Amino acid sequence: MPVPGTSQVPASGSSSPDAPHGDCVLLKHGEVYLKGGNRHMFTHRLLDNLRHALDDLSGPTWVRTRRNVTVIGGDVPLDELTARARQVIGFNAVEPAARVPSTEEAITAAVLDALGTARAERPGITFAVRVKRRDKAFPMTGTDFARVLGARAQEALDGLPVDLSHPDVRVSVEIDQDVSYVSWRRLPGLSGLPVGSSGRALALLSGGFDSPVAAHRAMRRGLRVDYVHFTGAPYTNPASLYKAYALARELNRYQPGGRMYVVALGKAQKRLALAGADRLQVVAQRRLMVRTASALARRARSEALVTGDSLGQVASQTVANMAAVDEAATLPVLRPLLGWEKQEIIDEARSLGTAEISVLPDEDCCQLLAPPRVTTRAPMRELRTVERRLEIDEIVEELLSTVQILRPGRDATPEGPSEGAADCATEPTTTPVPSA
Ligand SMILES: Nc1ncnc2c1ncn2[C@@H]1O[C@H](COP(=O)(O)OP(=O)(O)OP(=O)(O)O)[C@@H](O)[C@H]1O
Repeated sequence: MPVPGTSQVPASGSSSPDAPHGDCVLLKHGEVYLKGGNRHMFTHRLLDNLRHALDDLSGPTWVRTRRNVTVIGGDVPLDELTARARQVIGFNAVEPAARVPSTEEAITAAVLDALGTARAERPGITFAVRVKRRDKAFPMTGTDFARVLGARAQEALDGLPVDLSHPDVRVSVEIDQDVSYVSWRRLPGLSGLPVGSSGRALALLSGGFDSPVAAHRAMRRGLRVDYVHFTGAPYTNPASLYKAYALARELNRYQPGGRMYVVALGKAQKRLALAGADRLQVVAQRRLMVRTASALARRARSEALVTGDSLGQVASQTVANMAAVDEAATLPVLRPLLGWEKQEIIDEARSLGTAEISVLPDEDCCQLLAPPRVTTRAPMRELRTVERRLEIDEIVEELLSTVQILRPGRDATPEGPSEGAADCATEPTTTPVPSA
């Protein structure tokens, strides 16, 4: 019998959910299961996202759900199936498992097989067996059967030591009517709410560490995220755009493909500087960004903006400056990282796979024309005066008329940023921005 989690070959006999045995992956529903009367809506969204995530794997797959557990399988290597399921937001745990008939003999054989493999991988392990009996017709209680299985494993595996409190390996047996599941590896899933269950948002995506993490956190609270990136074009090179594109592509591994809007802000930045923005330049630019982003978001039926601000991280991220930025937005500005420390953000960026991209050098538009000292308390009256001099609404209209839309694809395997950059340089799928 193939061993869960170690197979590099297609899962044998698992091409149908009705086959009596084979490999599969158990997905434990997270927060969705705590929902009340509208739980079915969340579950529906979760399963839709799961199917979308599985649809470009190398072979056919199947999905079956019972209560708070979804089981997936197919003619796909188990590792591939497991890795893909772990990118779907909304499952607490992901467990590669062996699917066997619900008989004492078949379950015992699977447990011995699992423990044999675990011991071969890590000699000297302790173990425990936990049995959940969903089919009450099974002739033993869960506790009794766990004892029997433990004793048989000790007998067959030279007295392998049991540790019920802190075992190195916990074999989990779930007994259903016809089929039972035996697993011994419980991998953390991306808990949270299914993408799309909270609506849509537009994330302001720079090439830095923070905004990709913020966008991902927004996804984990159920928002489906599109992205907008502002470049300093025509005064900066396209490095920041390449990075933002590669970041968006990485982030789209966690949701059905979000679009990326690209806005060339350079000329408008220069006009702000010429209008005397001076120490207000950075906040004035940020206000222009959220004005433009709000208009774009409304056209795309998004209900909020998302930024990577963290309180006090830099001068432009004080409460006063955030308030000045919010005043220019016509949609709520969500800041999922407000209370995060930089190191926490970087650690999360590493685990998401965005850190290697963010660390690359670029010419971010915010550095263009940045004054030597940025005010920590931009006065609203002065900001408004500068904006009036410029007819700011006309500038927003001009920016909107030149927006490009890119569609960063979801990839089965993460690719390096340079490949993202190469793709972006020849990106053929630009579309005119939809009108209001
Ligand atoms: N060029 C840009 N395009 C889109 N959004 C941007 C851009 N520059 C900044 N932002 C938005 O403003 C937020 C604050 O940017 P700022 O440069 O002050 O901070 P940061 O700590 O460098 O953020 P990040 O690491 O996300 O670049 C970013 O997290 C992002 O949401």
